[in-house]
Amino acid sequence: MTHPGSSPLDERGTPRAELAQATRALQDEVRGTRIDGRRARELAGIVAEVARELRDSGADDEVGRLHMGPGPVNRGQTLSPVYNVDTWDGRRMQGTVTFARFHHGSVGTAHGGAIGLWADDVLGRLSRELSEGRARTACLHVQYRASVPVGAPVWFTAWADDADGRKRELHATLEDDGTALVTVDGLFVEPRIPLNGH
Ligand SMILES: CCCCCCCCCCCC(=O)SCCNC(=O)CCNC(=O)[C@H](O)C(C)(C)COP(=O)(O)OP(=O)(O)OC[C@H]1O[C@@H](n2cnc3c(N)ncnc32)[C@H](O)[C@@H]1OP(=O)(O)O
Repeated sequence: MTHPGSSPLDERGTPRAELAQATRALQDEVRGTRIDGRRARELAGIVAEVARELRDSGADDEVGRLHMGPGPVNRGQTLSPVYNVDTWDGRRMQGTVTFARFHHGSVGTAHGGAIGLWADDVLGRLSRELSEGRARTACLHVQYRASVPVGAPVWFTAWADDADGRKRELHATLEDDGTALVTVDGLFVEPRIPLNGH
């Protein structure tokens, strides 16, 4: 059994992962802070200074893809909920995802769009583990069956049907104590005309 954690696509444990984690913590606290206006303005200046240093360190392609060769892909983005893959048997991926305060929708539950974002991300990763070809999301059907908590890990399973030419149907569930919270059915398609760098 291989573990995607050992994939060269994973930036876990790198200084860039630490930077992404610190940024996620910042996003969560900005969401919830009761800080007074004067200090908020001072902190905005400090954060702007950090952003300037990162921008001046250069080397992206102006859409945020820093590493499109071997190495981490997309992982420096801090929008997606963090998920950990615990098992991967070449067909089925299982692990946990935690929706953060940043992903809060209403009344203590995760935002439906954040759940869709996570679903696209985990199915995209599954697709990438299954095939060298760069498939893209053609269709994502998310069914919200029960509220997803914020701040607590939730169990997920993602799996694939057999490929049908360039098409592959992928599925995922989120569950808590054996109760299905969300079910997802996605269609990923390898483009007829491969996109440069994708
Ligand atoms: C550790 C780090 C990991 C890193 C992990 C990081 C993961 C990030 C993952 C993010 C993934 C994304 O968000 S990707 C970004 C969001 N998606 C996109 O931007 C895709 C935009 N759409 C497209 O580019 C295109 O429409 C494609 C590629 C989906 C399809 O175009 P095409 O290649 O021209 O396909 P085409 O010949 O028309 O159709 C091929 C077959 O697919 C079917 N088909 C095509 N589209 C659809 C559709 N929407 N719904 C149903 N069926 C469809 C057709 O009927 C046909 O079936 P038949 O007649 O053969 O039976």
